[in-house]
Amino acid sequence: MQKQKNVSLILDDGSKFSGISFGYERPTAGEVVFNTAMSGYPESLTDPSYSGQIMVLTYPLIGNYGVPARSFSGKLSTFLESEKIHADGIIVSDYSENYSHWNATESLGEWLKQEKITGITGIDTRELTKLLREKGSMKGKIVFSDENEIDFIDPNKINQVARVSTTEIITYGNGKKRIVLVDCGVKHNIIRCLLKRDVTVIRVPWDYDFNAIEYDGLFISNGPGDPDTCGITVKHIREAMKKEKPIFGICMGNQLLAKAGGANTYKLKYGHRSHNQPVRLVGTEKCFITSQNHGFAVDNNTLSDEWTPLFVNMNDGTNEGIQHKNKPFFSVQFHPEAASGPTDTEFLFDRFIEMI
Ligand SMILES: NC(=O)CC[C@H](N)C(=O)O
Repeated sequence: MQKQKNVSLILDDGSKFSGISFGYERPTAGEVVFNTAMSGYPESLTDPSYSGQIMVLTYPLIGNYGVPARSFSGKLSTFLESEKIHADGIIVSDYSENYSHWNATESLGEWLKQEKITGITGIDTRELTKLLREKGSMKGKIVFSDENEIDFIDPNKINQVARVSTTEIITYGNGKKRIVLVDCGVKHNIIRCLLKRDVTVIRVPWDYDFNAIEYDGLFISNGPGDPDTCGITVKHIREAMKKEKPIFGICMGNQLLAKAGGANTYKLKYGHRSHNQPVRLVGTEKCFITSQNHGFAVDNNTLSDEWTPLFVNMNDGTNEGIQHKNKPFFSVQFHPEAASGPTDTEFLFDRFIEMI
């Protein structure tokens, strides 16, 4: 049997938790955030929006269904949300090295080791989450011997989007309608959802001036870190708004579209990361269960008269989407592409394509 290494999780308020390493043996630091979904660790770990973050899973049993193949279907991952793991570490309560699933090809621990990502088990993730709920998301580090092995890092002070966005233009599909996709750290299921609707997707880097491209619709993706790091993207979106072609944004895309419209964003205490976030369509009693992963939010009070909130979070009343009152621009804070999570709001992709 392999020797189990004891490791410590240290938070910047001085709290310390002891656990056992089950991934790559490397100290790591980042923002410690919790996710209350019961499944979906392969998708969440490869979601670029987790760049700079150490993910705590509250569901206790993790690893029991293994990890799918890291294969590609054309230019997209067959089962995952990007080419690699983007989270900077994972914290679980009860890691299961034994796995069973028709689609699994390796264990979570094996995958973490290959991708050099730290994983720790044996932590009371419910106690840890209670702390993060009381004090808010905190900086944290996982160390193997000495507490000073690595410094705390505030990932929101670093341009995470520049770390994960494509550096070249990539084209997918050959449908008649041409969508420019601004890649702030796009999840592959967003591209799959667009391609299912028979369009051409032109994926461009986050800071690329796409206004020179001929397109029918503009899509702004999800992405990691503080939306304030994407000033150049906001400038390009503001320019694009003059063309009055349809614009759809998801998560970071909601925040950047709001900023282009003159509104502000702020950091939530501990964010929304789960599969069961209830949102209400403003002006109706209709509620949807959504998949979410964000730490920042649009401040409704700063929306100009031209914009209106589109969805509202039923748990805390925060903004979950915006819509322009007379132009075809809208965006949502949650993930209609799911992956993982419920697909109740996938119809929003149809709405975008119909607008074109
Ligand atoms: N998934 C996302 O696009 C997240 C957006 C932003 N990084 C936030 O945390 O709010």
